[in-house]
Amino acid sequence: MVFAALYRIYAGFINPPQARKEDDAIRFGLLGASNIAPPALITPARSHREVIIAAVAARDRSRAEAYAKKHDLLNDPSIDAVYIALPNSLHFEWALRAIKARKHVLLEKPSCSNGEEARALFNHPLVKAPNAPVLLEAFHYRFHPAWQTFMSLIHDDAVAGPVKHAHAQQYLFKGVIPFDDIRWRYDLAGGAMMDFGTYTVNCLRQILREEPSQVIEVHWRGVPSSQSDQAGGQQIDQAMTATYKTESGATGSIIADLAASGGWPLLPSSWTKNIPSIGWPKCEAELGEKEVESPKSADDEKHFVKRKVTLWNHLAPSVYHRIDVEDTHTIHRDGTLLKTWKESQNLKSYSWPSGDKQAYAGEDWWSTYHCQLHEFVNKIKGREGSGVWVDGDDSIKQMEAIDRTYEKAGMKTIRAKRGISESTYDLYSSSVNAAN
Ligand SMILES: NC(=O)C1=CN([C@@H]2O[C@H](COP(=O)(O)OP(=O)(O)OC[C@H]3O[C@@H](n4cnc5c(N)ncnc54)[C@H](OP(=O)(O)O)[C@@H]3O)[C@@H](O)[C@H]2O)C=CC1
Ligand SMILES: O=C1OC[C@@H](O)[C@H](O)[C@H]1O
Repeated sequence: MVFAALYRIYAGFINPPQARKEDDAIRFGLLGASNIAPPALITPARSHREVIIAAVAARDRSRAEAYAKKHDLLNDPSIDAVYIALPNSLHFEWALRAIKARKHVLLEKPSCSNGEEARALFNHPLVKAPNAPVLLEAFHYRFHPAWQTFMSLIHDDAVAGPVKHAHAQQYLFKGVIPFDDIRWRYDLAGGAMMDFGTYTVNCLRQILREEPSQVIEVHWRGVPSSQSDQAGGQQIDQAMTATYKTESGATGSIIADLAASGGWPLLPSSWTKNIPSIGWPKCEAELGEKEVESPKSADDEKHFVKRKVTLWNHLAPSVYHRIDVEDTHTIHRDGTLLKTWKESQNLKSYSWPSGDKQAYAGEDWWSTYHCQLHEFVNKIKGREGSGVWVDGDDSIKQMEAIDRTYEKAGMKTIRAKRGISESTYDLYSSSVNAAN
C-alpha cells in the first residue's frame, strides 16, 4: 500500500511519463509564475498528448524567464488557452481579458472575489455566446473518480435516502503559509473562507445538491495582530467555521483552517494552543432513512436503511483516500422495531470502475489536476468526456454562498469593498458593448 502510494506521488506529482505531443495540441499560457502551476498544470501537461505549456507571463520579465527555464517551458506566442493562478482579486479582470482575446480559460478557485464579479463574468455575452471559449473554475477534486464514487454512494436512489446533513473540513498546520502570502492579504481577496473555505462550501453544495441558502452561525479567527497591518487590519480570516440550512431543511457544516494549532489530546489547552496541529481532510454525508425492497423482511415487515458516507482526503485522493460507508438497517412491524444491524465497507477509487461510461484512459496515479485537465481538453475539443464539469451557474452560486458566509460573519462592508474596481468595470462594459 505504501509503495503504491509512493508510486502515485512520483508519477502524478514528480515525474510523469513524457507524452509525444499531437500536432493539434492545445497551447497553454500561464498567467503568473505561481507556486500552484507546477502541480496543477505543468506536471500533468507533461503526460498529456494534447497539452503544451507554451508561455508564461509574470510581472517581471526576468522572473518569467527564470520560471520558464526552471520548468522547461517553451516560449511561443500562439496561445489557445490560459491558466490563471493569480491572487484571487485579479481573477475576474484577467479572465475577462483572456475571454476577450478568445482564449480558453482554466481559472483558479475561487473564480472571483465575490458574487457580483462572478455574475458579471459567467453571464458575460462573450461567455454565453455560441462557440464561446471554454471557461472553467478549477475545482479539480470533483474530476477525480474518488469524488464521483462518493457522490454515487450518496445519491444512489436504491439505498440512499435524502441527504440530511453534510460536513466538510480542511486544515493546514499553523506556520505552513508564510507571513507575506497572498492568502493573508485583504486587498488581494485572501482569507480562509476564500481559500480552503471555497472547497468546503463547494463540497457541501455537491453533497446537498441544494444551495446552503441560510447561514445559521459563523465563527472566524483573524490573523494575529503582528500580521494584521499588512493583511488589511483585522479583516482577514485565518480560520472559519460555519453552519447552514437549505430550503428543504437539510443542514451543513464546514471547517476551514489555514493555521491550525492546539487541540492536542491529554495536554492542557493552554500548553498546546500555539503548537501546530492538523485534522484530517474529510467530507461526510448523513442520509435520511430509506425503505428498501428486501428478502430479509417478511410481507408485513418494513426494511429501512440509513446511510452515512465519509470520504477521507478529498483534496489529494490520488495520494491516498478512503470511502467509509456505514449502512444502519432496521426491520419494523406495525411501527415496532424488530431488528437492527450495521453493515460497513471501505472503498477506494483511484480509477473509474471498468465498464463505467467514464472509464477512459485514466491511470491510478492521475492526480485530481490531471483528471481536470483531461476534461478541460475534452471540452475544448468538443468531446463528450466524462460529463463531470463545473458550469458558470454553479460558479456564480458558489461565490454567492461565500458572500453569504462573510455577511453572516459581520464582514459585509469588507465584502462590498471587494467589488469590481473602476478600471475593470470599464473593461467589462466595453467588452459587453462590443459583444452585443
Ligand atoms: N487548485 C489548487 O490546488 C490551488 C489553487 N490555488 C489558487 O491559485 C491562485 C494562486 O495561488 P498560489 O499559487 O498559491 O499563489 P502564488 O503567490 O504562488 O502565485 C501568485 C502569482 O500571482 C502573480 N501576481 C500578480 N500580482 C500579484 C500581486 N499583487 N501579489 C502577489 N502575486 C501577484 C505572481 O506572479 P508574478 O510575480 O510572476 O507575476 C505570483 O507568482 C490562488 O487563486 C489560489 O487560490 C492555490 C494553491 C492550490
Ligand atoms: O487550493 C488550495 O489547495 C491547497 C492549499 O494548500 C492551498 O492553500 C489552497 O489554495
